[in-house]
This record gives sequence, C-alpha cells and structure tokens, in this order.
Amino acid sequence: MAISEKDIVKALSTVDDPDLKKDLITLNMVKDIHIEGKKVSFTVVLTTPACPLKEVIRKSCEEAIHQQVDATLELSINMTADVTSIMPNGPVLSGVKNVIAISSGKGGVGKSTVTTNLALALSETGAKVGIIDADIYGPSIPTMFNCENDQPGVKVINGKNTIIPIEKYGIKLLSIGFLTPPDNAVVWRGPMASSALRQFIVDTDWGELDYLLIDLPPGTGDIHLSLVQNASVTGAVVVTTPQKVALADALKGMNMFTSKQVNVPILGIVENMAYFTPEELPENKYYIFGKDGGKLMARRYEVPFLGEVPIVQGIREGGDSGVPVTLEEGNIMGDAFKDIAQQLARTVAVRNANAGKTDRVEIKTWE
Ligand SMILES: Nc1ncnc2c1ncn2[C@@H]1O[C@H](COP(=O)(O)OP(=O)(O)OP(=O)(O)O)[C@@H](O)[C@H]1O
Repeated sequence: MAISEKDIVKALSTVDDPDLKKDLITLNMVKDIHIEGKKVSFTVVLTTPACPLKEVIRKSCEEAIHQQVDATLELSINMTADVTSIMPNGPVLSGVKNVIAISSGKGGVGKSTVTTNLALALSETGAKVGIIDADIYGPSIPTMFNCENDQPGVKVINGKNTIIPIEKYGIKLLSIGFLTPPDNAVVWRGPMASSALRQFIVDTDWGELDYLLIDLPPGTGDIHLSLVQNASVTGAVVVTTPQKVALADALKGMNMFTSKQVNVPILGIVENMAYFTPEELPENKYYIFGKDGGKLMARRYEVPFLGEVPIVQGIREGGDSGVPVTLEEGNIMGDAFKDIAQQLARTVAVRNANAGKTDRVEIKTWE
C-alpha cells in the first residue's frame, strides 16, 4: 500500500521534543513532507540552532516512522532551526526575537565577560546576536571586542535619524562607552543614561536578531527600569560568584526581576569564578570563593542553573586583549561558554513555548 503524508504525520505525532514536552506535530515543527515511492523527506524546525538534542530527535523520528509506518523506508531528515519569540511585533525592536537581560548583584563578578562569550557562542551556532552594553559604571564591551575607537553610524530611515550598530566578530554592538571618549570618566546621571538606553532600543536599526543581550550595570536601578519600560524582555540571566556576599546581592536582583510589577522570568544563573584552575593543570581546582554557591541558589529558588566558569588567566587575557576565549578554536574555557549558551538557548525555547510575552512595565519608580 502506498504511504501517505497522513501516515508520516501520525508517526511523528508520537515523537516528543524532550525539552518542550509536546509532540513535533503539535509544536508545528515538521515541514515540507515529500514522498516518492520508498523515499520520504521532511524538515524538522527546531527552536534553537544550538539544540543539543538534535540527534536524539532525528533518531526518534526515524524510529517512529520505521516502526509505525514501514521499516524499509529511506528517510532524509533536514534539521533546521528557527528561534522562537514572545516579543510583540510592534515597531520597537520589530526584528528582534528575544531580549535577554544579563544582570548581577555585585560589580566585577564577570557579567560583561559572560555577555561577550555567550554572544559569541550563540552566534557560532548560527544565531544572529546583538549586544547593548548599558553598564554605565564600566562599559567594558568595547574593550572585550577590541573596538574602543569605533563609532556607530547614523542613517536617516523613514525620515528619522537611526543609529546603526557597529559589527565585530559577527555580533552587532552598541555601548554606552561609544558615547564617551575612552579616557574620559563621565558620571552618568540616571535620566541621561536611561535616555541613552532608550535610544539604543527605540532609535536603532538592529535588523533581524535571534538574541539581543543587554549587559546591565550591577545591582538594580534606573537602567533596569528603563529597559523593562522600553522593551518586552524575554528573561534575565543572573551572573554571580559563589561567595555569600555575591549571592545575597544576586538574590536581590532576582527578586527585582520577578517582582509583581516587573514580572521578567529568570532564565537561569551562571556561576562565574566557580573555582581557580591553572590552565596547565586543569584537574586542580581551588574553590577560593566557596563551592557551588550559584548551583545551590538555583536549586533553592527553582530557577535553571546554566553552568559554571572557572577563574582562568586566559579568560582575563582574552577580555583585555579583545579576543575572547570563545573565539579560540579548541580552548576548553570557550567550551564552558558554549555549554552555557546551549543551556540558555534551550531555556529561552522552553520559556517561549510555555509562557506568554512579558509586558512592558508602565510603572515610573520602584515600589
Ligand atoms: N572566569 C574568569 N576568569 C578570569 N578572569 C575573569 C573571569 N571572569 C571575569 N574575569 C575578569 O574579571 C574582570 C571583571 O570582569 P567583567 O568586567 O566581566 O565583570 P563585570 O561584572 O561586568 O564588572 P562591572 O561590575 O564592572 O560591570 C575582568 O578583567 C575580566 O577579564
């Protein structure tokens, strides 16, 4: 008997996406089914190009069809990805699928290092990525991307002056640091900084992006408020070191995002400087700031733990030289960031599949 498209759909409706816990047909992930005699081809559209379960899903599709339809079919499965979004398609950031806040309670815990390397790791999987460096106290993204002397462009689009981000290593970038000379310490006042961030969000041509990462100042303040008022934020990543004082501050940050008025979900915790390890002796681990603080915090507050990064000289050097470790082929520290990026992309996909959009915040001040 000839095989029909219906038979294939029926078999694939028994295959679940392990993260999203629904079947591929319900999730509308199967496209372009073609049948020619014993040859069957179709495309599975995953929700993240970084999907570590790609091969598991492919195998499950093969098994389902061979077991339920015909064991002799010749299958050709094309695995692609289309990052999901819960952003409203309004005029603001209309081509941006996910806005992700990268935050920390304390300063100096490695928020910009994590933002930089996560952006590069996400981009390496094929995603389109941008960064807004909104850290008014120490905008370090231009240094980490070795573009301190670059200037974003301005173009008139639809009669309006529009900022064109600079592009480095395939990442679109804007930094509050581009607005001030590198050797000139400017004290950003709240309203001034908020208005700069607003321009980066509202008056910038970001084009099509899967992820726009926002490197926030440490703590909570006007910039955080400005972000959630101007953009619909997919979620926040909290970067912390394992010691008690950092964790206490990280918790305050988490509570701000999840407060009733702000209502931005926590996508997960990254534990940076989890331990010190000499690069030549990676099996030697020294827990100088304590052990597993971020992991335990994630467990306690029931938020995803995205991964840990040790203190390694190369990470600091990569940040200072403007060639982040993730760019270095075969660098095991780069692999740590790649794992975290995969986890983050998965968490975003799960969040988008299960929850509604985050509304922009209408409040004017924190309560
Ligand atoms: N895992 C790591 N190993 C080694 N050095 C690191 C690591 N993470 C961050 N650093 C270094 O620590 C310093 C502070 O990091 P970074 O600027 O990323 O922190 P931050 O939290 O963004 O700081 P700020 O509070 O100024 O925004 C930088 O010199 C960076 O290279």
